[in-house]
Amino acid sequence: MTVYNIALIGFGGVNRALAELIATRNTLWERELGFRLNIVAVSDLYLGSVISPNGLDAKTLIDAKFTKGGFGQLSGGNAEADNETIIRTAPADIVVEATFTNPTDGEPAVSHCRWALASGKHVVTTNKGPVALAALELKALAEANGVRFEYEGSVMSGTPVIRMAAKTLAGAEVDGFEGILNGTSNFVLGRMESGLDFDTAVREAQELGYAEADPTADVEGFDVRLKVVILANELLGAQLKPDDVTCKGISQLSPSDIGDAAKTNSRWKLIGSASRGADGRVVGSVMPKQLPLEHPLAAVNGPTNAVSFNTKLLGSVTVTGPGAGRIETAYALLSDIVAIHTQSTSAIAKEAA
Ligand SMILES: NC(=O)c1ccc[n+]([C@@H]2O[C@H](COP(=O)([O-])OP(=O)(O)OC[C@H]3O[C@@H](n4cnc5c(N)ncnc54)[C@H](O)[C@@H]3O)[C@@H](O)[C@H]2O)c1
Ligand SMILES: N[C@@H](CCO)C(=O)O
Repeated sequence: MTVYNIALIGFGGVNRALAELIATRNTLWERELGFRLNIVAVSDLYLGSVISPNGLDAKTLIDAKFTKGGFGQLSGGNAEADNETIIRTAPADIVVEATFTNPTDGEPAVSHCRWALASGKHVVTTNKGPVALAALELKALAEANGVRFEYEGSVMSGTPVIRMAAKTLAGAEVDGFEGILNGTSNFVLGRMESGLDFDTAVREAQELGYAEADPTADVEGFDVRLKVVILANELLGAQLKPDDVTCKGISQLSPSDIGDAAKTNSRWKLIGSASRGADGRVVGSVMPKQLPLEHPLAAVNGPTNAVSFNTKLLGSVTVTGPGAGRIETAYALLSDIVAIHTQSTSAIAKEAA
């Protein structure tokens, strides 16, 4: 049976949810997936950092009510988040990066990923910054060090989109996509349709763990812009940067805009899209659109997301599922680890044959 030692960088909603899953499901995973996860280090800006080569008890970690610098009281602990030491020296096979997304330059998460990959550790991340802004470099670094850089949760949380489209739509000639790619803004639009004001709806999304640390990224479209860049670069072979994608969010939509749409049997949705033109150039955009109720994306509600891939051979293929949420996003990290495990066990089987 395989045990993967993991180091958690960031201990907020998503990595805490992963610890919860480890506390409740390790035995099931051992039986069904062929591995267990063992947390050997955690580092968080607020709580500090801790290394425990034999492993930290996941349940104790989530149940303890740590205050600022609280990891400093643990054996092997430090009241500061010493990320570089943790990432480079903890005896981890996999570094799980789930700190804040920085939409401008992706830092410090890009450095976290570099340190891990350069030290021969796999990286799994839900952080959109490193994927949208440095994927090519990080994939090359992973390759050079014989490890993997996986990021399924960077688009549509745990709903399989990136790996699904890359693998199961290979050869279908994907030439564009459009979708609802932000759970918070979709949730807020729905709550406003029910009569709630914008600020209260955003607060609800924060409480439910959907929103970014700064929810401006959600409601101004910056989060969707990163996801458009990720999908366009991954699936359309583009080399877009966030500034290449035009971007408008939902903050300017008034309650009367929402009400007027309802009167004309339509609904506002924040749509992220990209397509390859006749000249081969890929163009992306993020903008609120008023969709007729019969449009497939009009019925996608709450934190649910959906993306329709336009393919030459199949027409439109749509994937719908959770777009945000702590457990849902922690599942994406698990799915990345499953992908790493599957590749490593098939490599071992090939060598043995
Ligand atoms: N919550 C979701 O639904 C969701 C879905 C998909 C992707 N994501 C992404 O996953 C990441 C984590 O999301 P979350 O909901 O857990 O966020 P969160 O704000 O709840 O937690 C982030 C944690 O990272 C810590 N942190 C920030 N900067 C750090 C640093 N430099 N070093 C160490 N720790 C640091 C913070 O103290 C905080 O505890 C974000 O990048 C987010 O965009 C979240
Ligand atoms: N804040 C993001 C999290 C998922 O990336 C959202 O609401 O979709």
